[in-house]
Amino acid sequence: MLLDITNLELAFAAGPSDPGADPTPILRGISLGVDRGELVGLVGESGSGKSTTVRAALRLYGDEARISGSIRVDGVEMVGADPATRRRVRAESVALVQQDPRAALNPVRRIGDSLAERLVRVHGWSRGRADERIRELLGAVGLSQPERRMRQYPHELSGGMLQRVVIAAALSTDPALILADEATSALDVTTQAEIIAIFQRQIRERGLGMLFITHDLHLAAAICDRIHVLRHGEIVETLAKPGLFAEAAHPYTRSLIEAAPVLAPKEPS
Ligand SMILES: Nc1ncnc2c1ncn2[C@@H]1O[C@H](COP(=O)(O)OP(=O)(O)OP(=O)(O)O)[C@@H](O)[C@H]1O
Repeated sequence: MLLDITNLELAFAAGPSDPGADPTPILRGISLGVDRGELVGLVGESGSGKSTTVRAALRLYGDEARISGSIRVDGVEMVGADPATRRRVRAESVALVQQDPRAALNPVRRIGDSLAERLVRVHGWSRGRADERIRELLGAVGLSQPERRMRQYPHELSGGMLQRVVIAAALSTDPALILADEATSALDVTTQAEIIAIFQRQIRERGLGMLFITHDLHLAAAICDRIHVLRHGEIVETLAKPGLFAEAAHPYTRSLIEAAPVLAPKEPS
């Protein structure tokens, strides 16, 4: 199992303005798994705890988060792991793709320099080898003229192009697991479909596993093997293929299904 979360509980400690207050529980008893070659959805409304689950999986929180349960990433337990182990898992086994690619890229560095740096620093590759890999990946994620893109700065590219750059960066270290947190939510429908096709190809060809986090249940239903529905920090329902929606029983899931706009057939005039 690439990602194996069991009975994860997370609470945030009270802030300095109210040090005596109890920690605020955010995640309650979350259990979910992602295997090789699987695309698993985590769906819920804003504030349901989707991003907190991902950040907890990577142990990106400090002492403000009280965490219990188990989070195994590619077989390594992250709850209670020392900082060196966490860093190693984050560098080698898993990649995070978020909604805003501009936040993930240094605005004053050329794209080629930003992407090569990680390969050189973390993996000790020569710059030449890193450049070659990046050129190949930028092409694989559908960017024309990869050589030119490597010389450009982030502000010279559109949001959709930058998201492709971020995905190329995520793939560059050959992670086993990708955590995609609203990774296609800011994109137009055509670019979204192209990015999802890239994800699906990588999952198929490289045997990656992906946790696909979205507020869009219909999108998740179209592409995921299994969907966990998160509400107020709890998984209220898990839907599996085939017949995802037919199985949905929880009223919250049904409300998400019904909330999406459906194109009504035109009345004959
Ligand atoms: N560092 C933090 N300290 C305290 N509370 C936090 C912190 N981070 C998140 N929360 C709270 O945790 C809850 C879940 O937030 P989270 O960002 O995980 O939701 P989400 O489902 O990803 O929503 P969105 O799609 O809007 O990001 C929210 O009530 C949020 O206010």
